[in-house]
Amino acid sequence: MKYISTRGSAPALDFEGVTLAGLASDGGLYVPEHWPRFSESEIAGMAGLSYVELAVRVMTPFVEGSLTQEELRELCTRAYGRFSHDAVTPLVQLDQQQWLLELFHGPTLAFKDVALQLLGRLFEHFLAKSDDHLTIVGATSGDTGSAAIDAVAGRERIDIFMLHPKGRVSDVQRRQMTTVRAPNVHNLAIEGSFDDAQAMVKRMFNDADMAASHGGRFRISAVNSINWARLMAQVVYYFAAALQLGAPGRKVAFSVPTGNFGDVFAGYVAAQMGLPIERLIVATNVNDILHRALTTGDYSAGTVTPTAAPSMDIQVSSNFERLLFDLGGRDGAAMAEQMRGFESSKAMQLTNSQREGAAGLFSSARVDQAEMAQAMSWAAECCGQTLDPHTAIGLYAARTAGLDPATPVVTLATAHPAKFRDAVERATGSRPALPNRMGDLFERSESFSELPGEYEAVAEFVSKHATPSS
Ligand SMILES: Cc1ncc(COP(=O)(O)O)c(C=O)c1O
Ligand SMILES: N[C@@H](CCOP(=O)(O)O)C(=O)O
Repeated sequence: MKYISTRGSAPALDFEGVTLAGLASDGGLYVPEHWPRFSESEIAGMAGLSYVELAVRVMTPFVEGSLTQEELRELCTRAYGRFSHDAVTPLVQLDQQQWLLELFHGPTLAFKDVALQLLGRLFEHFLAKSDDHLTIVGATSGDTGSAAIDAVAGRERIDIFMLHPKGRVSDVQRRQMTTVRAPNVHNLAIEGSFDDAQAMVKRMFNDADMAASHGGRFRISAVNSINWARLMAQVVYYFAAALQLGAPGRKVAFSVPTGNFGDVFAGYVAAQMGLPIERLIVATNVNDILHRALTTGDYSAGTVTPTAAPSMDIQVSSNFERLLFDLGGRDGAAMAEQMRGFESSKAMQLTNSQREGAAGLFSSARVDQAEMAQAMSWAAECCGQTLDPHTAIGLYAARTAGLDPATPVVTLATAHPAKFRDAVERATGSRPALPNRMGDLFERSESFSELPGEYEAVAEFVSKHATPSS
């Protein structure tokens, strides 16, 4: 499989190349040059497979030429062996129509583990072949950071620099990052929002001075969902859930708490691969750029408002570019032009083909604090389920989407409620406990560096601490 950039001028790469590159050299995001498609009978044949076997089936077309099926199986077995539930991503019924897909049984209690446990092993596998060294620079609103650090801490060929917006992640999220003591882990608390941190990370990918500072021996990669491998691994659980609910003979809808548009884009990929998806509901908090874009075509970023669902406090959604590229006829030059406009003015209008294409599969909802709390209360009363704030936003959108009652609606439960225990306690009055294995999280000592929200300060820090590549 070859991958092309959404902005049309970076070289096409194979799976190994895009995994190690992270972001394309023209500033675009890599997508497969075509969507592999399964027939109905191939999808029916996936029913009943273990999570690892399903992952191998779904991901094989994407890794062809870079990994054998055996290598992929071995990596998946090790990655998903670290999950605390045998089903890896169990499905829980709430009522006749509503379901939760629990994605938080990995080591750091968020859906990010599903992809990052695999990505850490992919990096190691590919780097061992060339005996090379990688510098990972990432931005997090809390969950990517902890999952990525867990996935790469202590790995010899990798340094990780993780930027989080100072004071804007939950205390559990921060401690999951800052209490990890490994020489290759560097936590940076940055003044500003997640969007500011994400913009700095993207800038570093094409910073010639940075490469020069290491005599050209600076190999940077990404753990954010700009890295294609992240999304590829997330496609699998859409198949897992839909198969359990009757696919391919029955259509299923998904409601996805959304920020950077990575998780829901993985649902779009599943649909392109032949999975019968009735609808993908993009559920946002009050940082609603995606809801506005999908309902009015206006993709314009305002300032980020801190909310009880901090991981979704995002206004510039990286992966939306992948969707717009695909819906706009895969015209790299036009996409580059559209994104240049957005980068200079922080606003753009979707074209008619982008709007109409999106409307065929996506709908959206903006969910405020009171509505989120309402969904938490409903889940507690109806089914004894404690939801985290992000999942509650997804569930509220699912229950108000007005879908045919015969269509099952699966809300992606993206985090364990204990990661956001203050917000959950404020909304419901009860405080979820951390799993036993994390019981001492608040006794561990923290280590992080505080930096101003200035690119130069971050670049200087990374430059000083990164190990050169070979
Ligand atoms: C708990 C949680 N829910 C939802 C999201 C939004 O997912 P995405 O950024 O893939 O849209 C995030 C962050 O990415 C998250 O950490
Ligand atoms: N919510 C995310 C933000 C980064 O998103 P990513 O999926 O692109 O890594 C987080 O928790 O850090």
